[in-house]
Amino acid sequence: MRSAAVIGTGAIGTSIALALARHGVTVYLDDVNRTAARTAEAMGAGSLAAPDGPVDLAVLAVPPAHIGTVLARSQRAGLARAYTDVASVKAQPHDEIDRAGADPASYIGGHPMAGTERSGPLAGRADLFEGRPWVLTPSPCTGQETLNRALELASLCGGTPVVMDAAAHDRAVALVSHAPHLVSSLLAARLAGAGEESIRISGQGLRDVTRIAAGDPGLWNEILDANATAVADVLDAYAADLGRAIGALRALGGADAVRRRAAASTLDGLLRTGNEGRARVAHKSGTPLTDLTAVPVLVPDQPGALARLFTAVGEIGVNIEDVRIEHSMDCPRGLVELLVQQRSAPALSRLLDAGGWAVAENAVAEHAVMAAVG
Ligand SMILES: NC(=O)C1=CN([C@@H]2O[C@H](COP(=O)(O)OP(=O)(O)OC[C@H]3O[C@@H](n4cnc5c(N)ncnc54)[C@H](O)[C@@H]3O)[C@@H](O)[C@H]2O)C=CC1
Ligand SMILES: O=C(O)C(=O)Cc1ccc(O)cc1
Repeated sequence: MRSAAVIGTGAIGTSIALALARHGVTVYLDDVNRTAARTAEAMGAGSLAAPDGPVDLAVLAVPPAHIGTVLARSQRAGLARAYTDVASVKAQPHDEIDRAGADPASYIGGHPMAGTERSGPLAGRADLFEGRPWVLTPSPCTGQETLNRALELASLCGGTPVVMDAAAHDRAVALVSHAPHLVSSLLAARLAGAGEESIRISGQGLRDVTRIAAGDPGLWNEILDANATAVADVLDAYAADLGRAIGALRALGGADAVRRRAAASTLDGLLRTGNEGRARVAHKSGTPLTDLTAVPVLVPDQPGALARLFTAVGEIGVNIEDVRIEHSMDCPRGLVELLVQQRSAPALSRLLDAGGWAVAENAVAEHAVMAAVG
């Protein structure tokens, strides 16, 4: 791919443009909001000039309800040889494209499964899609050249293409993205009017489950509107589980020993099924959580401490698959959990310990046992 246009230079459009520009693709930027477009340009994502002929691919990174009209307009102007979008829902844009009279052969639906709770170009990052699934939803009319361009886009951005039917995509994202987003918002909404004495003692777990509740309500209203029935189906299943959990908790709060035993077993079942579901969520694409081990290290709250830890791990030759940091502002130390491949953990905790790092209690001994039993 030599040239691309990115329409909509928000968080996702700017991330795509930055990734393409890094691979030497000439990127043309456009946005109804000139400040957003200028900011993306200043970040090195591309140029605001108009291309002097059709580009190889145009990426429509605008809100879902705008895809049909922006596509029809861009095709009329002869902007590109192929078009894709990034919207979080896929059936509605496919329908709107039909209604807007756009050419379906040069369009393929797309949805990179990575994002952030932040909007706007400044949330853009060239590596946002690295190792993440990138769903493509060709219609029966999509041409081979269009599919090839979208596959190339996903690969240039470091994503892993997954081809799906648009309706199947929408059911899947209702389960793994849209219903979880709404539940995160509901959890966070309980905190809006809570007393300061409760909020003060909240910890990392609550921050984890409410992070995505910070997302842009304007965008999420559109997403939920476009995928309402599939999201409601998932919420029905949550509601059934919630009903069972509430019934069990009421029984546990009562005095009837038989009902209490049944309730404890119901609750245990819900918690264990939760463990099972959590274990199925790949932590980093292709790496099931069960293949990773956390090496907990206590890090002083000092300038450069994290950089020194990461450098030390790099020098040991271990790849950090992910990292979690637990730290409260008034504490002189933070707990950094380095998620690494299980086979690397014993050597890593031993060598960090030897290097003077406070590898949290038990980790060195535990990993030594793991190494001994293979
Ligand atoms: N936020 C996220 O984490 C993810 C979002 N998406 C999808 O990416 C798309 C963009 O989302 P974000 O980048 O987060 O939003 P954003 O709000 O950061 O950026 C959207 C940009 O589109 C521009 N825009 C709106 N209508 C336009 C039009 N008619 N022509 C040109 N520009 C227009 C806006 O001015 C804004 O700069 C949405 O379709 C969303 O569903 C996909 C994956 C993740
Ligand atoms: O913030 C996160 O972790 C996300 O998963 C964001 C996200 C939001 C919308 C999408 O369509 C895809 C991904």
